[in-house]
Amino acid sequence: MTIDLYTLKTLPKLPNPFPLIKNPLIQCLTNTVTVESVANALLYVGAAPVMADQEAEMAVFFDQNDGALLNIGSLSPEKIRNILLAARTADETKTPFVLDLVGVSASPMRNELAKEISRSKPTVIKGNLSEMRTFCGLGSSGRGVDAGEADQNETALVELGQAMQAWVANQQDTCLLATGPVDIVVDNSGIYYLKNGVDALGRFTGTGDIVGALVTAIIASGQPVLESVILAVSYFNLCGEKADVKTKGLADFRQATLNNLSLLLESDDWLTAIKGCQL
Ligand SMILES: Nc1ncnc2c1ncn2[C@@H]1O[C@H](COP(=O)(O)OP(=O)(O)OP(=O)(O)O)[C@@H](O)[C@H]1O
Ligand SMILES: Cc1ncsc1CCO
Ligand SMILES: [Mg+2]
Repeated sequence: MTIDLYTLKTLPKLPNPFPLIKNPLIQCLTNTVTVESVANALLYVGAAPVMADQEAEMAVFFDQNDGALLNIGSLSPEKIRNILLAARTADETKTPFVLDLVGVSASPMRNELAKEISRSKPTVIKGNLSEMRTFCGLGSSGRGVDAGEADQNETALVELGQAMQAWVANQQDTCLLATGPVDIVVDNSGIYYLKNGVDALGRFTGTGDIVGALVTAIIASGQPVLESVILAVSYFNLCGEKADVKTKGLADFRQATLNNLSLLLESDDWLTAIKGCQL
């Protein structure tokens, strides 16, 4: 089977999630590398970030937030306890939350942690193609927090889509997202492949972290989950496509991509540029 946009079913028509309803408050327990990028990306699209991960404040922030992002990119024993507490609190309070599987291909401890968090029924679990392979029990060529080349070819993409579907069959209320040159989204309605973006998005840090934050924000604003995931990934990738046209160095490309987060949403035009298909 080939992942061909022209022979597979087109995506359902998607509504514009912007401007986000109610300036959703997103509580982030995230890594120390990209924390500022994640906070600003949320502000640029009209959400309100709060970086709060202490046990003593968990209840008070879950009383206020509209959604939570749990990113396991940088860990300590205390951070692990706090992330697990946040996951249980999200489950108990029925707060939508997104788990980002940063580094699970590199560290079995992270994969075990991700499995434990997944018992609290995340709304969305995301990672790059290699991280999602590890999480779904497939072999992976990921190194550190990066995806490996061998996990990006068409055979691997088809295999991963099927493994994600098998995982979702056991946990039907969770939607899975694997990111890379082609993104795979799976929920209990099927498998979706998304094809926006440019290579340079894999070459500055935090792009996956930002996508996790954008998914959380759109869900927290009240949009359906599958739709939110497709819209968040596609929106971010289109911001990268627009930036790529004008810039050369990666630092300028990063700046322009982030700048576009607050610009592209001003009209509906970006919705017609979404490329993807449904199996
Ligand atoms: N080669 C590529 N072509 C098109 N889009 C890409 C490419 N690489 C990454 N992207 C896009 O960039 C975003 C981040 O994906 P990626 O898989 O690089 O995340 P990640 O490895 O978790 O990143 P990070 O660890 O820096 O947070 C996604 O929206 C993805 O679609
Ligand atoms: C580079 C890096 N290391 C841990 S988290 C992180 C940011 C990408 O998720
Ligand atoms: Mg990542």
